[in-house]
Amino acid sequence: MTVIHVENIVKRYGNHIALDHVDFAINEGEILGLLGPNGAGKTTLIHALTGIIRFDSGRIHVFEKNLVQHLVDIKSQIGLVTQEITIFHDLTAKENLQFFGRIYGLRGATLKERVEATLALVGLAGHASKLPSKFSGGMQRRLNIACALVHQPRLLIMDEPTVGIDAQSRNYILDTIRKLNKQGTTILYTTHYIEEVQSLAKRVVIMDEGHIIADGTVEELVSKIHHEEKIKLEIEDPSETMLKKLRRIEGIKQVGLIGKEVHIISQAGAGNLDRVLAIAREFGKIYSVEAEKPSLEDVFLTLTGKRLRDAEEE
Ligand SMILES: Nc1ncnc2c1ncn2[C@@H]1O[C@H](COP(=O)(O)OP(=O)(O)OP(=O)(O)O)[C@@H](O)[C@H]1O
Repeated sequence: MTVIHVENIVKRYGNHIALDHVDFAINEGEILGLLGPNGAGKTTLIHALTGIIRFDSGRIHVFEKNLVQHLVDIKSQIGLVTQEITIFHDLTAKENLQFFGRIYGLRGATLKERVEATLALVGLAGHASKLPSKFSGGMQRRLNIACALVHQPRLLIMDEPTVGIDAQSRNYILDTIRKLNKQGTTILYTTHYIEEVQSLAKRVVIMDEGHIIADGTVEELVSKIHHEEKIKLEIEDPSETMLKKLRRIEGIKQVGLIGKEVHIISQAGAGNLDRVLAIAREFGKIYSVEAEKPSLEDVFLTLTGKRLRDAEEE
């Protein structure tokens, strides 16, 4: 099932075009990472998808229903985690969840059960009766996420949910996302942190200046821009026989020897590291291995000419 289907969306602010004929889709059960520098249009896209703003032209279907015609029904099945923390500071953690649960029509025993389960999911069960002002930034973020989850949405949309938090809370949030996804929740995740996308999402969409400029798995995107991987081995006995054997591996372009270091250039995506190591092992001990793969950061830089982290610090 296609959970989100965006066709040819345009959104203008005066003369500025924030979404310029955007097309994309998310299938049920996916975690899709949406990357882009500041001003790329990510938040505008999320706001269009959740009915917060109107778009000028194009079509959006969510759960295979037209968004504009079925907005109320669709919104009841979406959880939205905004960039800003939108919790009530004068309500306890539990009261915050009860409030959001009631908005989604939960009552009585079901509400109680959902509040408890959601607090446990984000690791705040022991803090249910505390005010968020007593929480660290990371705990407030986790409560913010819990508020979007209390009604068990089929689709969770997260707009940079880990900005400015400690590593422990960040890992907790990433683990929670994986857990939810395993239970069947479809997730659209925007972030400036490339390593988060690399560890969470199978598919990545890169936006820049209102356009989608790349869409694919991390491996697909990386293979589009780089055609080579470098492998460096330090081994006990780099004999000529071994070098010859390495040269015969399919996709190996170059094998050179500098002292005891074997320098290998392989076609990207050929998956040659295992084969190289197996051959090297036949010839004695391996002291060190370095494999230099192009990263998603390289893809981003090549396509947008910008670094994500620099963009974040602007
Ligand atoms: N309400 C608005 N009025 C005018 N221009 C806007 C408005 N909202 C967004 N924009 C402009 O639209 C463009 C896209 O903004 P958007 O917030 O969607 O980017 P983003 O990719 O989410 O960036 P960030 O990573 O900083 O959140 C920007 O140039 C922004 O200045």
